[in-house]
Amino acid sequence: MSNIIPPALVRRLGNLAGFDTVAFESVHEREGGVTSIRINPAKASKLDLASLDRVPWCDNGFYLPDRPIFTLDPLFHAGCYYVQEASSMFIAHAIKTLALDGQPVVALDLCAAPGGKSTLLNTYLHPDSLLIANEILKARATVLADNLVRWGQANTIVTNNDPSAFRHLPGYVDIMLVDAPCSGSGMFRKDHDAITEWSEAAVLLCSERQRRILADSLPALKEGGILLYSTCSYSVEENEEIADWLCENQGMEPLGIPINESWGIEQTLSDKHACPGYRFYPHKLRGEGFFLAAFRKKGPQPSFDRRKLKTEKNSMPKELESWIREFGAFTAFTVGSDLHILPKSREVDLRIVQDMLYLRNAGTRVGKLVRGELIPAHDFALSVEQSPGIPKLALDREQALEYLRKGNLSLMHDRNGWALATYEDVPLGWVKILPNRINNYYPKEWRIATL
Ligand SMILES: C[S@@+](CC[C@H](N)C(=O)[O-])C[C@H]1O[C@@H](n2cnc3c(N)ncnc32)[C@H](O)[C@@H]1O
Repeated sequence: MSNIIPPALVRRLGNLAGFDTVAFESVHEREGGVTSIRINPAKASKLDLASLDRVPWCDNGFYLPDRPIFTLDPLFHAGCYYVQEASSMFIAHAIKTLALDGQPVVALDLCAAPGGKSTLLNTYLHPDSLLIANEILKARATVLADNLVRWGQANTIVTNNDPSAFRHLPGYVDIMLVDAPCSGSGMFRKDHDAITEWSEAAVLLCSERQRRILADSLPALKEGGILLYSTCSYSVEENEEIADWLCENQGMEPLGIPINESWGIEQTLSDKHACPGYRFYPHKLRGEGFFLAAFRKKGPQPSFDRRKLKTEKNSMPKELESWIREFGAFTAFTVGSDLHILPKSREVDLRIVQDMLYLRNAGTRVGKLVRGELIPAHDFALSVEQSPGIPKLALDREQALEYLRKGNLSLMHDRNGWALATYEDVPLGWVKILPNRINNYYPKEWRIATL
């Protein structure tokens, strides 16, 4: 494995205003990178953040002094934070400064797995929004769904579709994030394989694919809707040239994002349409290579009439009342024998999306009703919508790790029935307390195997 930056890339970047070739090469010669996490504000945890440096462009982002073994932290499994590369957290700043959080929206994260930016959107958009997180690859869609389950919000639908499927939803989406598959040069410091795989031909192939993905899916963005386009590539062909192509061919107009000069982010302007682009270089800030540009769709974009769609009478089974915090705010529906909940205000959206797309998950899976009693699902253990009255079984760190290994728990307890196994007050999963033992319901496919 090599950590020598391809000379063809350095030559191209050397022509960009303000680019420092020596500093760029030398940061790649040093081993290691930066580790950062983004806190889930919906899960109150006792993480000690006071001594950590903050990511300047994201109020929930923090740098860690070194990279811990996250598998050994129960709060990681509980979805209290997401390990995310710091530059990508700039999307939080874009949402705030473009005022995309002012009202409920339908947001589509088109290339979403493993879910870093979806969990960010979930935190930063208006809480009554709907997030559709899509991933084209089936195996990656599963990881995406799991990460969103950990994040705990019910206003999310995970789909597993090719971008062209979104053509069937013309003018439906208010905000679209396309974090496109790219040549990956921005990850060279962390991923030396990406250096070996890089070539000028690969950059051109990625650039063509990025145009195809955008052209296929953009009909879903409504007139006046916002596109956030990002890559982890340094190549102009995948960044500023795509921005120009979006203005020329897709009816988009560029948007500027105010930045603080001290952050070290490089603002570029594309050649033809002077589209502002935001470049992150690891020699200029604490983060990996990243590019973001924002656009508004000028239109015209015809859209289907959602008023024609009526909601079905979807009542919530009364058996869920003692389990769900704001019982009246949700609608319930079944997937196979499982009950799911979704915010009531998003019932019509569920119908729209169900008709057109392949759904990998929708809302929060709460569990099965068996003879009038709920057998709770693991997903619901990680939900932020649980009623505070659900019994808890508090575990210390060793017990929590044993629980996450799906081991046996031998603890004193004074009640029988379902309870949430918690660590530092944060739920990890379900246990069923019986008179003579405690059954561990942590899903076997989630258990931590090697410690
Ligand atoms: C840069 S990654 C997304 C990372 C993700 N947004 C995050 O922050 O965690 C790009 C994603 O695009 C997907 N992808 C690959 N080819 C694609 C295509 N032709 N159309 C749509 N998505 C594609 C990949 O499977 C990958 O999950």
